[in-house]
Formats: sequence, structure tokens, C-alpha cells
Amino acid sequence: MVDKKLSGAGLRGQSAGETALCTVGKSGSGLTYCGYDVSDLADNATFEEVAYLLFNGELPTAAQLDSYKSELMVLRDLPPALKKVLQLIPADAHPMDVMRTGCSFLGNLEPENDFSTQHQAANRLLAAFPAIMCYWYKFSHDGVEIDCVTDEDSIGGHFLKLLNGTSPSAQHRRVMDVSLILYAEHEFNASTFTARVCASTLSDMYSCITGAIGSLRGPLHGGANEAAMEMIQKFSSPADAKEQMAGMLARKEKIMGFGHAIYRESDPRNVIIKAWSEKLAHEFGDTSLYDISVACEEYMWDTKKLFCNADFFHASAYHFMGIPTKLFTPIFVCSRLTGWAAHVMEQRANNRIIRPSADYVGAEPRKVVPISER
Ligand SMILES: CC(=O)SCCNC(=O)CCNC(=O)[C@H](O)C(C)(C)COP(=O)(O)OP(=O)(O)OC[C@H]1O[C@@H](n2cnc3c(N)ncnc32)[C@H](O)[C@@H]1OP(=O)(O)O
Ligand SMILES: O=C([O-])CC(=O)C(=O)O
Repeated sequence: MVDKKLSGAGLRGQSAGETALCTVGKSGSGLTYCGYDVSDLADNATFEEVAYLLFNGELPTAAQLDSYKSELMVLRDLPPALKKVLQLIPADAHPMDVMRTGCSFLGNLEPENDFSTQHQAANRLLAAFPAIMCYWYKFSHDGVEIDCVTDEDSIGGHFLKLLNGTSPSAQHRRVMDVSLILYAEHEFNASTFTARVCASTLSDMYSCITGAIGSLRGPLHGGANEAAMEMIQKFSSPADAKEQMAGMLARKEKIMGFGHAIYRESDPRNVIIKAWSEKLAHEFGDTSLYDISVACEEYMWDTKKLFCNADFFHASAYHFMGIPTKLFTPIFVCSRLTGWAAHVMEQRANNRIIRPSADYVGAEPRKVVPISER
């Protein structure tokens, strides 16, 4: 992988601190968590192992993993007061606003009063996020109050069971696991940096994560998976996709799910989720959306040398699993929480308040003219 020439606005190319959690776009290996290549983790680990790795720096032993999964299972149910709040949020609310409120409200009920409980706060959010999303979704859309506890021992399986009310297939469980691994961590991306800035003021875990959710919500960041889904659904065939994309590029519109702030030639997560999307398309029995997605990928590379980022083939993969489009970005939250919380802990361990400077481009010094003379 070629290192991208990094300069210009948006703090691009400037180091804003140290991390032992992740490398992005380094030559030889596209993405690593604590030294492990993401493709190795996606092939050989589960999401809970990756969460444990990010929170503790090492992969768990079998006994440590068993006990960690049991700990998380006990933390899944939502307090009655939080359920009441979720019931008040209308069906047309943005699900990322629901996640933001759910996280913030839980912070009122179970505040992190002391940093010595930071692991508990992170684990509580990790265990509770799927229920926050699905409890609100099922109540507001179907009028059903779901049970927030399931017998699924993985977070991905738990989410699918909350959503569908039935146990997922082994394949769907595994795809969720891989997806959550791919989204878990990504160095100083916008939402993680938000969490670190907040942590640097010595604020609490819930505030850091609430702020990060707000940053992930935007279509230039995590919101791109939903935006990509909305786009590909409008294309009737691969040929139509190419024609419409040509128009979008001519109008200087951004094509969601393409390009990246750091990677230059490819996003290492794409090849992994793309392969799962293809498998799921065959299981779904209609590969047209996958074929359209491949046409988009080819067209963007051929015309603009822009490649799919992690979000693009997530859209079709989630769709083939029957997941409603509006829940795509909240799933990202369920995963990235691990990276955010790990960065909060890392910032706290070696903290100095993050406070950069600005280049002033405003008016020269001047005097206030009395209001009657303006
Ligand atoms: C999980 C994630 O958060 S991955 C990112 C998800 N976001 C998206 O998919 C949104 C679409 N992509 C984008 O908007 C951008 O590629 C970003 C925000 C990801 C990165 O932004 P930047 O670092 O500024 O991009 P970069 O410097 O590579 O842009 C180079 C040129 O390509 C253009 N470009 C980049 N991505 C796209 C795109 N998806 N569609 C059209 N043009 C694009 C830029 O506008 C820029 O053109 P210009 O020089 O004429 O202004
Ligand atoms: O790193 C970034 O800028 C965006 C990204 O891919 C992520 O957060 O996963």
C-alpha cells in the first residue's frame, strides 16, 4: 500500500498524539489493531475477542473470553427509566439521535463517577447498545416492547435476535461478527478524535461516547453506509448505475462509500466485507444489488481512481441480511464503541488537554462604535 500524500486542511497529515491501539495505511499492512492485521482478526477471532484486545492490549485466553462474554451477557438489559425515554422518541427520529440519547441518558442513571470504573462503563455500553437500538426500533415501528435479554452469547447474534425475534443462522451470526470486527477501531478518525478531545478535559466516559456518536452520524463518516444503500437502491442495473454515477460526478456530487482521508489505493476492510456481500447475495437468491455495487466499484476506479471504503459493501451485505437501512450506522456505533472507549482510556493514561491553535483570518483590531452610530 502506498502512503497517501497528506497535507492541507482538516489537520490532514499532522500527528495529534500517540496510540498503541491501531495503525492505518502503513506500508505493508493496511490496518492493524494492537499489532494484529484486521484480516487475520476477521478470519480467526470473534468481536468479543477484539473488544477484549482493545480494552486490555492482549487477546484473551479461552477462560478469559468465556468469563468476559458472561460478564457482558449480564449487562444487556435496560433500566426501566431508559425504556421509558426510548418509548418517547418518535419513529421518524434519526436512529443515531436515539443512540446518542440512549448513551447520554444511561450516563445519568449509572454515571461513571470515578475513572477506576471505566472498564465497567465501557462494557455496560457494549452490552446495552444493541438493545437501545432495537428496543426503540421495535417499539416505535411495530408497537412491540421486546425483551432486551436473549440467549445469544455473541453481540452480533444478540442484535439479530433482538431485531428479528428468532435465532440467526450461523452464517448471519458470523457476518455480524466480522462486520463488528471491521468497524471496531480506526486510529484518529473524526469520531474517535472527538472522544479523545472530550476525554482530555477529564470528562466522563458517557460524555466522550455521546460526542463520538454525534461525529459518526455525518454522511462523510459512518453515515456513509446508509447513504450508499439509498444510492444503490436507485440504480436499476449495472449500466444504469454507471450512467447515473457519471451524472453525479459531473454535478460534483460526493459518491458515498468511496474515497478515504488516509488510504490511497484501497481500504483493506472492503475486500473482506465485499466477499461476504457476494456470499449473502447468493443466499438471498437475487444478486442484482451486488452486481450493481460491483459496477459502481469498477466505474469509480476507472474514472476517478476512487475505491470503496469500509462502508460501501456493508450496505448490500446488511441489506441481504434483512437489516433496515436506518439501523446501519447504529450498528457501526455498537462496534466502534470499543475503539472509542479504548482511546478514552489511552488518553486518560497519558493526558494533556487537547487544545490546538488557530490561524487568525478575521478583522484587524477595531473599536466598538456606539450602537446609535452603527
Ligand atoms: C468509515 C468511514 O468513515 S469511511 C468514509 C466514509 N465517507 C464516505 O464514504 C463519504 C464519501 N467520501 C468522502 O467524502 C471523502 O472521500 C472523505 C471524506 C472520506 C475523505 O475526504 P478527503 O480526505 O478530503 O478526500 P481526498 O483528499 O482524497 O479527496 C480528493 C479529491 O477526490 C474527491 N473525492 C473524494 N471522495 C469522493 C467521493 N466519494 N465522491 C466524489 N469525489 C470524491 C474530493 O472531492 C477531492 O476532489 P477535489 O480535489 O476536486 O476537491
Ligand atoms: O479513518 C477514517 O477517517 C474513517 C474510517 O475509515 C473509520 O473511522 O473507520
